[in-house]
Amino acid sequence: MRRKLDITSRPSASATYFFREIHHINAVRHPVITVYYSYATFRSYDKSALTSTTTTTTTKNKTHSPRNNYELRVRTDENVVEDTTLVFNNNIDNANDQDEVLISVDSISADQDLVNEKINVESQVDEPSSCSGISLDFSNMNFGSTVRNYFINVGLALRYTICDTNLVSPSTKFYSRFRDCEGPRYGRPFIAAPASSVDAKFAWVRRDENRQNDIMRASKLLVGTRAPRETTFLYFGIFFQRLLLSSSNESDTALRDYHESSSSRIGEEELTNREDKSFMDGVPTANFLLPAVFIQEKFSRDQARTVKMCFSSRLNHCIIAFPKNIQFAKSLETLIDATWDNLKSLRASVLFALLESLKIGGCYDLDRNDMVAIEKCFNEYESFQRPAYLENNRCDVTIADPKSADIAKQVQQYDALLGTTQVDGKFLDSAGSRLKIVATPSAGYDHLDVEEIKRRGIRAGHSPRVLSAAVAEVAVCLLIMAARRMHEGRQLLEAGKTQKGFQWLLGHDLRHKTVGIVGLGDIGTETVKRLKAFAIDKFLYTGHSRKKIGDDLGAEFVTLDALLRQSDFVINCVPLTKETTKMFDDAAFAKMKKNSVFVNIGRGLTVDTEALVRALKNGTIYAAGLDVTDPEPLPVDHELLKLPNAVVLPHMGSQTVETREDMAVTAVKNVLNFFEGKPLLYEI
Ligand SMILES: O=C(O)C(=O)CO
Repeated sequence: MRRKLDITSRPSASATYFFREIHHINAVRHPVITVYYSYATFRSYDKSALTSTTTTTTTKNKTHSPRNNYELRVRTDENVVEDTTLVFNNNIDNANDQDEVLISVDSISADQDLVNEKINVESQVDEPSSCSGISLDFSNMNFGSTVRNYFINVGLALRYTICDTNLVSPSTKFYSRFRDCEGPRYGRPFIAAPASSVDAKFAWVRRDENRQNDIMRASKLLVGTRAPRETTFLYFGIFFQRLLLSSSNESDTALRDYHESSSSRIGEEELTNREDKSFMDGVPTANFLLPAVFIQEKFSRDQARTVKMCFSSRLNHCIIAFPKNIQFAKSLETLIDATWDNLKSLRASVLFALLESLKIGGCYDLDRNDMVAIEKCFNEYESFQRPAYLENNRCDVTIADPKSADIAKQVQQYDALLGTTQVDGKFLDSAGSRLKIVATPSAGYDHLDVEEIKRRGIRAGHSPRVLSAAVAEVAVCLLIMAARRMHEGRQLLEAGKTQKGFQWLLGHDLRHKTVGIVGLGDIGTETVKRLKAFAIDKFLYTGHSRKKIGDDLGAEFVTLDALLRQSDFVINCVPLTKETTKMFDDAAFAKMKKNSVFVNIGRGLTVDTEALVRALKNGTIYAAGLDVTDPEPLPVDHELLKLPNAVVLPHMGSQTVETREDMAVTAVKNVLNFFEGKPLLYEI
């Protein structure tokens, strides 16, 4: 195969790098660039130079049907309307017998910042290090320009996405260089490539010797060709999920699960012989370079949903080189028409991550209509279906009617019980001896008689952490509502009793107050993080012992007594145990400040409800915000519901689409891990 990249007048380094990637694609596969639209963000660019640029690729394509005039679009950041189009003339008919790629670039003067760079374009381009596969080393390049990085990224994205036989294990140097690149978006890139190869491989980059503290990891997931594209994409999502979950309990061999459940195999050796066993440790939750997937085939809603689930909630920054307005070549149009619904939902899955990234800025290219469409797509999603997930993993699943009196009897025929059913000795007696694992999709497990379950040799798993953010949001919400008398305001509004007075219905600020967290677990921690935005003066916490996270948050460890006496806001996050049952009683409320607000997002039974009602009625405390109560739910005529200074919710802390999906998935994984002889994600 002859390859030639011809850079004519005034070579531009950025463009060269970009085309170099394109060049690989052409060299290794075929002009698949044709269906990929990419956008470059130019801060300053000479439009006339761009317009006069002609780029020509000529290849011989033996396996694809001819396509013509495919475009690579480049547009300005400032002026979206003025898109400039570079046309790739993919003149297949005129190609030689040999595969030949000729790319010529007249000039792109956009990257003025690179003009002074002395880069030997010819030698770098003419001897691409990775055309034959295996290793790509950018170590000779001087990184530092956003424009150039962009080109490289897009080139890489293209290549990773499309070159499904090109096994590239990017060098460590490359990634550490990446770290040095300008702009927040290049902080710590992960690259995951949904691609396939004959031998499935899982490549990663080891820690750079010289940068011990910087964990630069790049990972590429290559899935066997026997796996259909949809599986590939599913893996991709799961892979990301694994990265993002980053919990120490997560087994880094977990990917194998998914491989084994399909027709493709991942090399056992590659996974088990990995030197970097702590692969999941220290995975930052930011900055991903996510090459977009070129979607050709049908994807099921389940898979789309899984990917969406994987991406949702955890990404706070993600770059996607994504094809906008995918205009597939004629030969693909029918396929798209036939699968548009699925395609749409899959795109939404990917783009969701992008939407996330938009919140803090990033490299994106969507117009408002796209985003509205995507959001709509998401709203249409049903929530995650646990049975489907389990079934995909070869389990027989029966959904019991939660109201049915004899769930225990039904359980007799099952190995696993997944749900929030009350499980005690009596239940287990009628459940019989087949049951081996109980997995609750909740963080709290006071509905499980753990001692009894364990005594019978049954395993138990729960689903903490994934709900902490959602519950913390509710904690903050309740605190604000109670401190600002919002429930009372609403009651008065409904009764037509609002007044105009300057002093009417005054509440209390959050700023400059002392917040006391009772139980600084994951939810307490997330609550503190969120409250920091409200200019709180001091955070106190109490529990069994002082915690490092408390120190990290700048919170002070104190006794419960001191916390109750000093805090303006007391937030109860403790689980229900013998020790915590009714810990908030008359005596506790008596210690609290008169102006204090009590928030409970832990468990209702940790509070003596009658004592709380007394405290609220007598003005012993100012107000309460309760997500959990005893009893639960409260009867409609309960006194708490009548108090103007009590904001009461029906235990909604973790009730969001995303969080409930995550909780369900965690429980499912506990079950699957058990069946496969692996440690549970969260064992009780
Ligand atoms: O998971 C739990 O324990 C909950 O209370 C959910 O809100």
